[in-house]
Amino acid sequence: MAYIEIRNEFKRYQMGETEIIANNDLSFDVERGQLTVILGPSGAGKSTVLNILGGMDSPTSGQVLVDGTDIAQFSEKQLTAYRRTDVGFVFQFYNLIPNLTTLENVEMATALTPDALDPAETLKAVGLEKRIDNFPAQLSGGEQQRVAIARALAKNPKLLLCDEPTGALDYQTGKSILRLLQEASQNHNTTVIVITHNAEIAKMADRVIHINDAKVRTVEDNDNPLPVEKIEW
Ligand SMILES: Nc1ncnc2c1ncn2[C@@H]1O[C@H](COP(=O)(O)OP(=O)(O)OP(=O)(O)O)[C@@H](O)[C@H]1O
Repeated sequence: MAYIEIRNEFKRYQMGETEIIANNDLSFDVERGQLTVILGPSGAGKSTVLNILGGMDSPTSGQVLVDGTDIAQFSEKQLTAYRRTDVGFVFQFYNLIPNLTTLENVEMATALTPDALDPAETLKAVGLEKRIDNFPAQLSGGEQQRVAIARALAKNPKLLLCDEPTGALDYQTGKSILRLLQEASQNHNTTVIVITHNAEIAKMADRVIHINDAKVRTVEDNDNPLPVEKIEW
């Protein structure tokens, strides 16, 4: 059984008279410890399925099995516990708390998590040991994204979900962020899912799920995912 099994997942929104189908009968698997890229154009339904996987939203119907448990059936309380202990998020615009230092941003995430890693050690691992007392506004975009990754990784999550993590970054900085994500899966066996509309990024993935117009179009496995350094875009 795969670590994640999504089966016939629908997400519909009613906007007055109009029904918007953001996810239309999605089914796919994600393997434990792998890096999976979900690729598709704007509006395809990628963020919708990622938010559902992260317990931030629930599907209209269908199954979302994570480690054998259907999180689509979770109560609000169960979803809160799931988000807290099992999931780390990385967003395009970092979402750091501006009036907390780098270290405090990470500590805030780990305070409620049972198996958390040491916040200062995790910041060191992403190359930020010299910036732990800085506030987000004192850091570059790439550094802020490193803090966001440290914040997610320090929770020691089973699942690391990344929504366009390089979308606001320049090319080289984006690559260094992708390297951290590839390391999380290859060296720490974290299950990593990255959403992007950049097809080149898919070359670093173990599995690529193409979503277009609310449907899964193809699922491809890469036998030889490229190291981030070999990818160009
Ligand atoms: N809360 C909502 N209410 C109504 N429609 C929504 C809502 N959230 C998303 N949608 C619609 O669902 C569709 C899929 O949106 P989604 O954000 O999942 O796409 P996406 O592939 O992540 O796009 P992008 O790359 O631009 O973020 C879009 O048509 C969007 O307008």
